[in-house]
Amino acid sequence: MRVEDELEYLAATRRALARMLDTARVRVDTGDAIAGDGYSAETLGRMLRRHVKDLAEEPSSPPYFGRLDFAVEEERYYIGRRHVTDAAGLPMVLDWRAPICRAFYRASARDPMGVAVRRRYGWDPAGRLTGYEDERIGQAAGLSRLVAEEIERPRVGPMRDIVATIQPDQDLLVRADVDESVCVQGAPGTGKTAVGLHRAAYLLYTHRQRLRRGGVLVLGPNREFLRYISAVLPALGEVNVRQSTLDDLLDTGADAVDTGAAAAVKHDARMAQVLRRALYANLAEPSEPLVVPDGSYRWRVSVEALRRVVADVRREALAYGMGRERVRARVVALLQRRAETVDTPGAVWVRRMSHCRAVNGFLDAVWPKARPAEVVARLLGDRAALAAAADGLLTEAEQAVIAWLRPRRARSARWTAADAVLIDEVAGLVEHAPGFGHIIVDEAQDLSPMQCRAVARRSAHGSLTVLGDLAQGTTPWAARSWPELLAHLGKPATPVVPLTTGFRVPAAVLTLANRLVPALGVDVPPAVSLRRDGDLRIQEAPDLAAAAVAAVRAALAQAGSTAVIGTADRLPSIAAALAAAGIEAGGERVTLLPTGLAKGLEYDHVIAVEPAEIVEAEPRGLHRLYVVLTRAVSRLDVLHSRPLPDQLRSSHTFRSVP
Ligand SMILES: Nc1ncnc2c1ncn2[C@@H]1O[C@H](COP(=O)(O)OP(=O)(O)OP(=O)(O)O)[C@@H](O)[C@H]1O
Repeated sequence: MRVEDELEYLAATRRALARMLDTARVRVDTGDAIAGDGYSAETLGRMLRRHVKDLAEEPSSPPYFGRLDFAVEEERYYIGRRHVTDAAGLPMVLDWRAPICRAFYRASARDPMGVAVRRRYGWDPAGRLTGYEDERIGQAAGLSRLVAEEIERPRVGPMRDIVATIQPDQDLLVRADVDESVCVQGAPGTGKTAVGLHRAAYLLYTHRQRLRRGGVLVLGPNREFLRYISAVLPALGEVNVRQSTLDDLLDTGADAVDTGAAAAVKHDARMAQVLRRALYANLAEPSEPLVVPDGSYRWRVSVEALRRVVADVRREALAYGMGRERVRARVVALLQRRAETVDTPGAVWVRRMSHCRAVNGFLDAVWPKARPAEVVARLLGDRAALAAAADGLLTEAEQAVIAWLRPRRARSARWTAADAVLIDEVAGLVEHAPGFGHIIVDEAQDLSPMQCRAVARRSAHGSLTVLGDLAQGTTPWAARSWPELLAHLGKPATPVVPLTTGFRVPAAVLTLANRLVPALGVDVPPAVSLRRDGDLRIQEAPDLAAAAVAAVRAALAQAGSTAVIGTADRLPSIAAALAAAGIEAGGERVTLLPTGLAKGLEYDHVIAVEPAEIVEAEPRGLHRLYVVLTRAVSRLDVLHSRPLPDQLRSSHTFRSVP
């Protein structure tokens, strides 16, 4: 196929797209007429309008990025973000998620999958075709130039999709079966987040019906991060994915903050047992017979029989709320047996008895309704209740750090984020809530055992994609090994798959960051960077603010985004110096980023300020420094006035710029 033929095919595809858009618009206009009732008209209308919007978005965006030529039958397929069909309904471009497109990502010399040639297209920002590149499967090939360009392109703005350049080991994860849970241990910049988001899009395409009910959830570490990734799924045509932090998902509007010691206890796995005990401490042994008036009769159930019912139901280990209803049903059945001695009680009688005052009163006494927040308020606010529930599980000192100074009702309590997790645990004991069909958990290494349980409850009948890096664990409870965390997530048999090819961080920067890994106390395979470009400067500077201003100035001379990353205490002085120098921070070009928010983000140029201070600022400071140093796509400046942490220094000397 010649270049002219390619241009012709492109023009034909654009015409087909325009026609699809017209047809969709007509459907929107006539949707009301063809739908049977108001409800379906509205649903149909919404669906069609969405379709129109999808098609109309970025009319100049490339309609495809690749082509597969199979060896036999001259089969040939163009591959893009969405299907495009011609007027006869024949495919012109296949959605990258279609089964046949798997070969585009995986065909190799070892397993050509029937493919003769893989073609990749280059486009300019205006959507004009700039060229293409052919790879003959079976002939030795290095990294494609188009792929290399895509990986090394300067970053500005939110995260973008990687459909055109997904790598074989990534594709295996993206297309793993919907019933399969997977855990990805990936060094910084190996594409974990990208893989997770593309997996969401793939699963929704392949199992749309099944996932429509439960839905797909993406959990990220903070809102900043969610904003950063928020455009990827819509760009892939998927808008019905919930993207949230775990705190927002539990949504209790926390307005208080725990001490470190209290948070550590509350997030510990032992709390699950403490809470279970606290909830079931609500139950009381029946102490008197139940007597129920029924017209001129009075039916009686003995204490022994009542005790048996309660004990039996407890053994059945139902959700607490269901247990209450089961006790009710069993007691009414006993009453019914008494009543049958004189009559044949029917369904109406059963309903009446089930909710009569005597039966309700009995249930309230022995198996009262439980409100999760009240259960937790009582546990934390009542030392005796806490001591009973925590006996043999928490030490007295541990009990003391989580106990409130005085009792409070749930409504007037000031809750913390950790309390929200506890309340959610109780809610899960009271009632099994419906979960999601699939959950993607990013930065999973940072989840506490109790947070993992909150995720597990929501994926009891679904599967998980667990993404993380043990070396980037910065919370006090961050996991040091995957199996333990996966057990808390309720999926202990999940395989752990490593990703080690780094797409973000240049080799020189990664070499520096990798020096920290032996000191991080975790066993992870180090990343190997795909990027030979990039620049690292380590600079000793007595006046850090002035040095930061100079570094930002230099960064602004190049394309892409810049972040100055330092501790929250350090940033104000730098902000002031930048303002005094007339440099605006906070826009797309320059961000001042506290170390705590750096996770998962990336910038072309990172200016990391005072590593020693970053390490000292928190217990997992070295892990935090590792996160900070691995945010750079092209260039990293490390500014320090104090000596660098020992672990960063090595026998190799760096060229320092005075
Ligand atoms: N196959 C690929 N082709 C092109 N770019 C890629 C590919 N895989 C990953 N990238 C890019 O590499 C960068 C890092 O990816 P991502 O943020 O998913 O990594 P990560 O493993 O989640 O990193 P971290 O652990 O540091 O958060 C992103 O800009 C992403 O778009």
